[in-house]
Amino acid sequence: MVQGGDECVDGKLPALAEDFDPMPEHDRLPYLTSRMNLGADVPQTPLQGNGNGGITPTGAFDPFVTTPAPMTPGAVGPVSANPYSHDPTGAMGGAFFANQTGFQQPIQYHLYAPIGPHSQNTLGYQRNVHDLFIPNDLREELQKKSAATLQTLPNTQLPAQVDYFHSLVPLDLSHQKNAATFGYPSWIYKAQSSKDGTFYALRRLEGFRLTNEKAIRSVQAWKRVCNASVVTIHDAFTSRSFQDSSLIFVTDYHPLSKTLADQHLSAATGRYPSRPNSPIPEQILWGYMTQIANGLKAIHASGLAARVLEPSKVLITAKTRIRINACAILDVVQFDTQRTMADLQRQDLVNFGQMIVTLGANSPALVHNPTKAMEHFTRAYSPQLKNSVFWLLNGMQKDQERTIDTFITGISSQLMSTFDSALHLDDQLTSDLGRELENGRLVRMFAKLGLINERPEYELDQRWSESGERYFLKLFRDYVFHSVDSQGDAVTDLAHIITCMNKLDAGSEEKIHLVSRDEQSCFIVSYKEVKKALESSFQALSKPARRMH
Ligand SMILES: Nc1ncnc2c1ncn2[C@@H]1O[C@H](COP(=O)(O)OP(=O)(O)OP(=O)(O)O)[C@@H](O)[C@H]1O
Repeated sequence: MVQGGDECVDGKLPALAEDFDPMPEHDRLPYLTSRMNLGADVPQTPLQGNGNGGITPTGAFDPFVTTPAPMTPGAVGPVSANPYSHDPTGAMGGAFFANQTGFQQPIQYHLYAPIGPHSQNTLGYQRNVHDLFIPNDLREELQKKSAATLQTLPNTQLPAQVDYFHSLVPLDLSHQKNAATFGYPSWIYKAQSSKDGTFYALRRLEGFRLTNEKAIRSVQAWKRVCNASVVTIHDAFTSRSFQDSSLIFVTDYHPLSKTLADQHLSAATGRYPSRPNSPIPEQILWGYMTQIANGLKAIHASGLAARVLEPSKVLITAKTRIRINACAILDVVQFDTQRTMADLQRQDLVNFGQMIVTLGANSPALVHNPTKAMEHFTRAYSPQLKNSVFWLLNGMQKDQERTIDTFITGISSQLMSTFDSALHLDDQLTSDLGRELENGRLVRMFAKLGLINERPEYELDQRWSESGERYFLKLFRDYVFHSVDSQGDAVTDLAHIITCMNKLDAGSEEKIHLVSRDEQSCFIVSYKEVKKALESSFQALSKPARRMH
């Protein structure tokens, strides 16, 4: 029987759910911390045992003596570009980032050091194991987005292949298509590219016939517009794959995005469908305006005009994060337009103003009634917002220079507050990223252990994975994963696993008891020694095999 150390004796531990994800809410940090100190009271005796050999000191590279001088807190030396990599060529996956040559590991490398800002001062006992991982809502959002990206549609009537795209899935929410915006019914599909394997959104204009080759070339200029507030255009081509003559635009795919119209202008649902939607808070509206202004600035600076700027053609790709969609289409479809670019750009300002008024009215009933919508807007929002929108609505007037740059100068104080929110979000995400950073190293350790443990044979040695220093790795694997508590129940405590693996990666001096399954052998060994065994066994596996004939 393998005993997992002190942590096993205090009764049954929380079970690890199947998908390895959820940690019980009650899994409090002190509980975790007690595991971080695990083994601290194990006597610091030298490596000993009566089993299959020991860890032989090798004259080879020692990953633990890379620090030229003893470290003091805060004295983390110069860090190379990839501190984990000893293989600048990146060959062999940087040998899974082992051997931190030139990298001084911080003291207590095995402990988590959350990066601020911290929204609240919580005491140790108020924190739980969730604090060590990406926040649940963000994780859920990202997982839903990946599920949406990977979604497929079996038995579909859609073509199997459209040029270099396959696996089409429709993204339209309704089957009714109006041709009002582009002059042709349009459909949107998610599809995977066979060129690069990534996912794109394809917008198909049904029944379009290309009469002028130059028209489709106008998309080239759009490919160069790279702006965070504009859905990037990648390509356009005509296709007969849908049994008609279709025009296809290839754009970035933003999983689970909605349009502004879906979000704010659809009829209220739920318990009180007859009640009007609650107005969009002014700060959100300013946030939208800032982002649209940012997109328009890039578009106009490239000598282009958005041309379509309406709530159903602006995507919300994350909470309050929007992007102008469906650009470039009218440039192809109405290639022969007589209007000058300056005129079209001024029209963009007017469309921009109208869109904000429509959103401010926030009601499907007012979408087609501009006077009422304007009245509502004036009542609901501050004079500064109203004046900015009026300025946009007068975009066609030639009384003064009306460009997107002038507009941006006029709303500079609002830009600052949106910028500040963006910086806060950036801090938050960096902090979340810091938590997840630790998990990457655990995966590398699991991968290495998996490569070594139970390997049936190596270089004709059937006992390779059971002999020499690999024997410690086998016992260590049992210690981490196969421990049982005093009642003989499996220890399924994620905190135990994470703590052990972090200490292993850090090469902690802390000692642990490793006991063989038959309880005939017992070793007291430090994580540092186990890590050394792991590294050298892994390096033995990584080197070109000796051919034995
Ligand atoms: N690039 C994209 N990535 C992901 N989803 C998209 C993308 N473009 C559009 N969509 C989704 O496809 C759906 C349909 O988009 P579309 O632009 O056709 O709007 P619509 O509301 O159907 O307007 P219309 O009535 O003019 O067709 C929207 O729900 C939108 O979220």
